[in-house]
Parts: sequence; structure tokens; C-alpha cells
Amino acid sequence: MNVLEVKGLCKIYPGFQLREVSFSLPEGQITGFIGRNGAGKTTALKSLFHFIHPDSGEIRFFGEAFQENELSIKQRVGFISGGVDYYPKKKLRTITAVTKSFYRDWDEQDYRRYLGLFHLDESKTPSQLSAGMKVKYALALALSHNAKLLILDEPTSGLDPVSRDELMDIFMELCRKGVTILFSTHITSDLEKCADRIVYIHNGQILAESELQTFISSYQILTLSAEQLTDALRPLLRGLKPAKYGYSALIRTKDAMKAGLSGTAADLESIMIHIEKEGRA
Ligand SMILES: Nc1ncnc2c1ncn2[C@@H]1O[C@H](COP(=O)(O)OP(=O)(O)OP(=O)(O)O)[C@@H](O)[C@H]1O
Repeated sequence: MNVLEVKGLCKIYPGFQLREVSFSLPEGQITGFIGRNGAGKTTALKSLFHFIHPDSGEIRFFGEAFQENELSIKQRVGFISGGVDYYPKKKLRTITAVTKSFYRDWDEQDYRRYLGLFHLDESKTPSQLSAGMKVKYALALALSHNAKLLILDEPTSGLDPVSRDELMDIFMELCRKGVTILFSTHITSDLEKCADRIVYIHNGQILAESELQTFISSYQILTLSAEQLTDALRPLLRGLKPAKYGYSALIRTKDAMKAGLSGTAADLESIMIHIEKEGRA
């Protein structure tokens, strides 16, 4: 079952358009939302909840249309976009008391566990927290109401490597319990640790939606000298760019096999770098 289905989501800003964005999230899987700065990730994620009003598109959570079921859907979904910076002068315990009063399924034990894990002191105010701590506090709130779906915009922003690793462990633990997670990030190695799938947005349009390992293994990296870069080869290459000794490019694994070429294994970062050179997957 798909926990979220997005069809034809559009948002027009002067100078930027989210164009016919469609994707879905299968239950109990972790999906990474990737794309360059300004590609439209935050705009798309905020549009799902009408925090940004979309111009068109259909959004169904748990099979239910968002607009007609907004309150009940919000009970079942955890959302963060950056850290908590509202009520900057209120103590965290006061903000938590207000937040938890909205949720029928608030789990105080979970909340206390995340406070401890993230080393958060409830007697502080958001203005006294570091950037990473503000994100951790937002996460503690989003993870403590038994949400079945988590939509997290850059949840590792400002987090140190150890905290990021701990968060990926939390995501995998939640996923084993059947929670569905979509999170945006620029740290592709985090996705390689824990994601099942990726949704890749480029210039406001979905470029790829795929199982992560299928996506990665469908490409290889070729490193070529100037002599090896023949006219016959060029049409098979994506994102040809100068490398230390010659050139590097992506090649579809199936094309490499057909041409009798053998590249090196690609990773998500190198695939993105080459695809972005060219703007097509
Ligand atoms: N309120 C707004 N008015 C006009 N343009 C906007 C507005 N908000 C965002 N944009 C534009 O929409 C585009 C997409 O921005 P968005 O924040 O969705 O990108 P992103 O993929 O989340 O980027 P990043 O990885 O840097 O966070 C950008 O060109 C941005 O300038």
C-alpha cells in the first residue's frame, strides 16, 4: 500500500516552477528526497501540507485526500522543516506542553527517550540552542506522537557525524516497526546507509523515482583519456567532465556491457554530479 501519493503537483513562483511532481511512498520504506540547492525539495514537501499553497495537484495520505481530512492526517504524520525557531524565548518544556496537547497519540516515554538521546535540556529556550540542537528538538517532537509517516526536510542539517549516524539508526528502527519515512538531504552517504528508495528532483521536475540499489547499479563511472573519448562513445556518456587524468562520465551499465566497456561502480554522489552536468538521467 502507498502511504502517500502525489500526482501532478504544481507551484509557480516568479522564476521557478514545480512542474507536475508525482511520486508515491510505499508503506514501511525509507525514501531519500534528493536534488541540488533550489531544485524544489522544500517547496514540494511544504506543498504536501498546504504550508505552501500548491497551484494544482492531488495529494493523498493513507488513501485519503489531504484537504478533506487534514486534521486526522496531521495526527498520523510527523513533519519537520529545519529546526524549531518559533517561540524563541519560551522554554522547551512549555513548547512541548502546547505541542503535545494537539496529539491524541502523544507518547511521553518516547519523548523522554529522544530528549535523553539528543542531550536536550527542557529548561532552555530555542534561542539558547545551537542550530543542530534546534533540529534535534524538532525531531524529538515529530517522533513522539506515534506518527505512521515521517516527512522530514533536511533532518540532518547541522548534525555532527555521530548524531547523523544515530539518527539513521533511529530511522531504520522505526522502519522495522512499519513507519514510512521520506527525508531530504544532501548527504548521499546517509542514504546509502539506510534508504530503500530515492526520489530525485531536478529544476522542479522529478528526474527519477527508483529503488536505491537499482538506481546505483544501473550506472557505472568511466574514466577516459582524450584518445579513448571517441565520437562513437560520446552518445553513450552522461555528464562528461574533466577528471584528474583525462575525463570521467557516467554510462548506463547495460550500455557499458553492450560496448564491452568496464567502468567502476558508481555511488549516489558521483551519479548526481554527472547527471546534474547534463540535466537528464
Ligand atoms: N516564497 C518564494 N517566492 C519565490 N520563489 C521562491 C519562494 N520560495 C522558494 N522559492 C524558489 O523556489 C525554488 C526552490 O526552492 P526550494 O527551497 O524548494 O529548494 P530546495 O530544493 O529545498 O533547496 P535547498 O537544497 O537549497 O534547501 C528556488 O529557486 C527558490 O528561490
